[in-house]
Amino acid sequence: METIKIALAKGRLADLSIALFEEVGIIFSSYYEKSRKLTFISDDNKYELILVKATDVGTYVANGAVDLGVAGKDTLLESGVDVFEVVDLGFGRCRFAVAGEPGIKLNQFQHLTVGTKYPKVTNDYFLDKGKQIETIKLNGSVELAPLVGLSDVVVDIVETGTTLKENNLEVIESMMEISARLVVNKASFKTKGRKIRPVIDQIKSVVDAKGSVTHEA
Ligand SMILES: Nc1ncnc2c1ncn2[C@@H]1O[C@H](COP(=O)(O)OP(=O)(O)OP(=O)(O)O)[C@@H](O)[C@H]1O
Ligand SMILES: O=P(O)(O)OC[C@H]1O[C@H](OP(=O)(O)OP(=O)(O)O)[C@H](O)[C@@H]1O
Repeated sequence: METIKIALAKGRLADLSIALFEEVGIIFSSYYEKSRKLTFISDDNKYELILVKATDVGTYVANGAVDLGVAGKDTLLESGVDVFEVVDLGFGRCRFAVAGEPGIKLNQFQHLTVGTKYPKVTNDYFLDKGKQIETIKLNGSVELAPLVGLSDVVVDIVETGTTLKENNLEVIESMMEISARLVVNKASFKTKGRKIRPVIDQIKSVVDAKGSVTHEA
């Protein structure tokens, strides 16, 4: 039997994604064993799940290693992968923002340096505004960069604002809203459409019932 393959992000989106699939009857009981395993088969043997790093979900889907994936819009934008984004899942909500020391203005810097885990998103944003910048790629604890003089500002995810506040930084500009998205491999959408479309439709219904936005493929 041909299975449907799904990639989920390890980390903060994993439990929420598993719960969503459960709501449409796709259950991975072995996920709860909380082992170091990265592959799981659904209880009905129809679905295979792999757990990958959040930033890699789009790559697995785009390359056809899996049919479906759940990833944050932030990582999808940054990796620029060619996939169908079919449902805004409404969880993992946060926003991209430019942040820096209180009171600073972006136009006070002739040559703005930006510390970020998201250099592509950052470059695209400032290119669009016609502002020349230099990005400094970091892999975490981004808020440190302006504090130690590594960069003038940062571009990062803000959810509650606690991390910025506790490091004496503030939002200078909000850039865009982010949430988790259901994505589909383009070829699978055609070749396995008979099996995949009902899953997408069921997930859309569950999300719509909770009052979130959906996008057509
Ligand atoms: N407060 C938040 N901070 C970071 N990501 C958030 C937050 N709220 C929601 N998200 C979403 O959760 C996704 C996964 O975040 P998570 O921290 O698990 O992975 P990650 O950023 O790749 O972490 P790591 O680099 O530690 O593996 C992000 O891509 C983003 O879409
Ligand atoms: O507005 P808040 O609710 O404080 O959330 C935002 C923080 O969460 C993320 O960090 P994460 O926990 O992923 O750690 P990281 O430093 O490894 O990116 C993000 O990079 C911010 O630092």
